Amino acid sequence: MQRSYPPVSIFGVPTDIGASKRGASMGPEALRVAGLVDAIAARGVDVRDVGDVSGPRNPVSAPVDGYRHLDEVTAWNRSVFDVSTRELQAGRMPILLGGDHCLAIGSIAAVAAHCRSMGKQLRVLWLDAHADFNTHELTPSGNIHGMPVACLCGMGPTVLTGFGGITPAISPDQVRQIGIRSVDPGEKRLVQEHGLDIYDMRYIDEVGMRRAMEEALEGMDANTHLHVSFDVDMLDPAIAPGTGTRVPGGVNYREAQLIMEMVADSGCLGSLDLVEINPALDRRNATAKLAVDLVESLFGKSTLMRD
Ligand SMILES: NC(=[NH2+])NCCC[C@H](N)C(=O)O
Ligand SMILES: [Mn+2]
Repeated sequence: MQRSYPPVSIFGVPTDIGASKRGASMGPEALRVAGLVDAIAARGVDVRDVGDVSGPRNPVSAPVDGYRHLDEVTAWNRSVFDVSTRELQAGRMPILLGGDHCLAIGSIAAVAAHCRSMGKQLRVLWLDAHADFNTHELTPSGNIHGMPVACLCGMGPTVLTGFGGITPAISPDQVRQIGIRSVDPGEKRLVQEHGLDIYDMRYIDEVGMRRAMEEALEGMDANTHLHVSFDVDMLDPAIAPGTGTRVPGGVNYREAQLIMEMVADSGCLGSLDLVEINPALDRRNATAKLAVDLVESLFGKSTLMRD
C-alpha cells in the first residue's frame, strides 16, 4: 500500500550518559554511515538531517542517591525536549538517533505535550528487552537508561518528570511494551502495581508476534499519534550484537520486520527513537544496518506479494 508520510527531521544525540557501558554516544554516526537518511528518502519521504544536539561530556562517575549523572542526563534531555518540540511544531516527524535510552524522557515528554495541545491521542510502543521502569530506590545500577518509563509516568526526580509542564507526562495505560525479558525484582513489582501492558517474550513465544502486535495497537484511530521507542536490545543479540545491555532470547529478524510492517500499516506513526546502538560492541556496523533495514519497513517497504 502506498502511504504518504509527513516530512521527517532526523537529529543525533551523541551521548551514553544514562548507561554505565560507554559507546552508545557513537550511535548517531553509525546510523548515518549505515545509510539511514537515504533509506528514508528512498521511501519517497521528505527527510532532513538537522545534525546533532550537544551536551555535557560523560564524567563516568558513581551514582549519587541512586542516580548516575543526573545533572548531565537532565541537560541532554532538555535539549532533546527542545529539538523534538521545535520539529513537531513545524509539522515534522522527529526521529531521535541515540544515544542511550534515557533520552526518551525528553523526546516522549515533547510528544506528549504536543499531543495535548493538538487534541491527539498518544500511544507509546516501547520496543525493548527491559521495562526501563526503575526508580532511584529500586535500581540495581543507578543507570538512568533503566528509568525513562517510570520518569515519564511521574516517578522520578522533578528535574526529569516536568519537561512538558505537566507531570506525569504520560500514564501507564498509554504504553505497550514488546520484547521484554529482563526486569529487576523491585522493578517488576512496580510494573505490576501500575498495570503496564507488557508483551514479554514468553507471551510472544506462545501467541506469536502477529497477535501480540494486534493487541498492542488495538484502540488506535486516525486521531492517534504513535510514538515508537526502539531500543535495539529488543532484538536477539545474535542479529544485533552492538548494544550495551544484551539479553539472550530476543526478537528475531522476521518478528522485528512484522512489528515494523504492522506499525506502517496502522498509518499512525508520528515519532521515533532509535537508541542503544553501541558501535564499540558491534560487528562491522551490523546492528546499525539492521536498524536501517527495519526503519525502511516502518516507512512502508514491504515483502508482501499482494501489495
Ligand atoms: N535502556 C536500557 N538498555 N536499559 C537497561 C536497564 C538495565 C537494568 N534494568 C538497570 O536498571 O540497570
Ligand atoms: Mn531501553
